[in-house]
Amino acid sequence: MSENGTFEPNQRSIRVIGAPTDYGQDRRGVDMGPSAIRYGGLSDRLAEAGVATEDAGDLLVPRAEERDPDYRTPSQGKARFLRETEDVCTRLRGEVRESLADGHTPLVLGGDHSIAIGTVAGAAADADIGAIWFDAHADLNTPTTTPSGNVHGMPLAALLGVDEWAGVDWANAPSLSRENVAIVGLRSVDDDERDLIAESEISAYTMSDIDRRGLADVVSDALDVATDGTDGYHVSLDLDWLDPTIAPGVGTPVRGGVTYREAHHSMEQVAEDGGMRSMELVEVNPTLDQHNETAELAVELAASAFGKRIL
Ligand SMILES: NC(=[NH2+])NCCC[C@H](N)C(=O)O
Ligand SMILES: [Mn+2]
Ligand SMILES: [Mn+2]
Repeated sequence: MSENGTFEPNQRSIRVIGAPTDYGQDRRGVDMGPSAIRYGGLSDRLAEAGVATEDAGDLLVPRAEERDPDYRTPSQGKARFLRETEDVCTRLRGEVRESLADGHTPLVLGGDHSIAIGTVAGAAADADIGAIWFDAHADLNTPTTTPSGNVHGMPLAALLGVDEWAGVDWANAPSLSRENVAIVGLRSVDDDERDLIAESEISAYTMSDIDRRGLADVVSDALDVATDGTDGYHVSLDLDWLDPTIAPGVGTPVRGGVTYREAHHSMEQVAEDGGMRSMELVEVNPTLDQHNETAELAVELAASAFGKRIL
């Protein structure tokens, strides 16, 4: 432990990859997430956590003005911008896979949550992984069940190969198996998602579970789920997991989220466990934020997940 309260350099080296998309939802500005997160002090905070970091820059993502807003992939239901999402996720999958092969821990900056399809497909390409999905939402819709047409409500279903997501090659579906997935912090669930959770082995921890048991206990269960028989796990951190009073800069805020300290403690549990193989920070929308506080919070939480400690 060094004098300023952080660990001595740990073994990890991180490769940051920006995925500046807004295809997966309907509020503009979330494509500025990677800039806001870097501007929020990412490299400094990770250095304080004692990890070596390199930044691979952002994937090239065409602007909304260059694309056809009415495009629908006919065979894939109501999902909007699926072709564009496939293009970004296919490239992201390659970047994440290569980072891991090079010995780095990928830290992907969104962008909306649809990019998780690419991140996890890459992380699962050469390993059996679990996933912990810190989110207010289940993200278990399909192009048929989606109430919004927004692909950011579908990535977990895509990765599990639910219904028409089965066999979708750019998701490498299934990249995850249901018994190794834990969703933590649920408080906004659509009817079909509820049915899927009820009939499957997905571990879903709601805010009510957290009220009753405490978040530390829930996260320790989630870690058991994600590590059971796997080579490690992916952490997908949707900033709408947090209460909107402390994370206002998100497109789909839901009241009643986790607190500042609860969130840090969860990330400290992840760091202590040591089995995280990849991480992503998604849904930060600086145009909806207050003085970049949501991006700064994302940065702080990443630092905790990578080993920053108070003492
Ligand atoms: N990653 C997110 N913020 N997802 C929100 C999804 C909201 C809703 N369940 C939908 O499918 O449209
Ligand atoms: Mn969400
Ligand atoms: Mn989400």
